[in-house]
Amino acid sequence: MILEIKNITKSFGGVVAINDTSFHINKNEIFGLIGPNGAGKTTLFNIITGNYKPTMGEVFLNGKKITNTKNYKIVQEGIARTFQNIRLFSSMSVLDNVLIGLDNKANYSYLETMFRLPRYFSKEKQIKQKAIEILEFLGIDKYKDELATSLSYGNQRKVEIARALATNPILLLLDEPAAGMNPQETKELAELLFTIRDKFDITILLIEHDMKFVNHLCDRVMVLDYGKTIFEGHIEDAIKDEEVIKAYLGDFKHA
Ligand SMILES: Nc1ncnc2c1ncn2[C@@H]1O[C@H](COP(=O)(O)OP(=O)(O)OP(=O)(O)O)[C@@H](O)[C@H]1O
Repeated sequence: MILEIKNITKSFGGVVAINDTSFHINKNEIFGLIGPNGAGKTTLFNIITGNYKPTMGEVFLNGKKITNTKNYKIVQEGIARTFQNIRLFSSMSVLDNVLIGLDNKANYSYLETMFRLPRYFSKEKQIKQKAIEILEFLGIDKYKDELATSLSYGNQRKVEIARALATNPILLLLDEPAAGMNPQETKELAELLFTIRDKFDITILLIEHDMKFVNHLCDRVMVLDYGKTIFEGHIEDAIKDEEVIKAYLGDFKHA
C-alpha cells in the first residue's frame, strides 16, 4: 500500500467537503477518484498534498504519517501533482517551467551558489539535461525554448506533467488530466500514463470526469458523493452499483 487515507473529514465553516473518507492505493496502481461536481475530489487532493489541513483523520505515504506536513516537504517525500486549471508560468519557456520542479532537488550550498563554484555548474548542467530528457520522453522537447503558454492545450498539460515528473515522485496526482483534450489527445494521454507508470515506477491517482478514459486506464476507482465514499473497487462493478448510478448516472452512460 503506498497511500492510505484514514477517516479524513474536511469542513469549511458549515460545508463538510469530505466526510469521514477512507481508502488506500496500492503501489503501481492507476487509481481514479470520481464523483459529481462539488463531491470533494479536489479538496482531497489538497489534503494529500498538504495544501489543506484536514479537520480530522490521517494520511500515510508508504506507512509514514504525512498529515499536516507542509506542501514543499510532501513534494520531497515523493508526491507531485498537476492542477485542474493548468498552472504554468506564462512568461517562462517550457524548459524553465520544468526546471522549476527540479530546482527543489538541487541542494548546493550557499557558497557554491554565491561563487558559482564548479559543482554549481556541473549540477546545473545535469539538472538541465534531466529536464530535457523528460521533455523528450513526453515528445515535447522541440518546444523547449517556446513560451509555455503558447503551446496547444494538450501540450501544456504535458509540460505540467513534465514539471511534476521532474521532482522524482513516487505518487503522481493528476487533476482532470484529459479535460479540454480532443479524443485523439485523450487516447494518447492514456497510453502515456501507462508508460509513465512503468518507466518511472510510479503510482498514479487521478480525478477525471471522462468515464471512457477512466474505464480504459484505472485499475480501481473510488466514487465520492457529497464528501462520502459511496464505492471503492473495480470500475465494472461501479457501473452496476445502484448508489453510484443514482449519484452519477449521466457520466456513466458513456463508460
Ligand atoms: N477553500 C474552500 N472554502 C470553502 N469551501 C470550499 C473550499 N474548497 C472547496 N469548498 C467546498 O467544498 C465542496 C467540495 O469542493 P471540491 O472542489 O473539492 O469538489 P470537486 O469534487 O473537486 O468538484 P469539481 O468536480 O467541480 O472540481 C464544495 O461544496 C466546495 O464549494
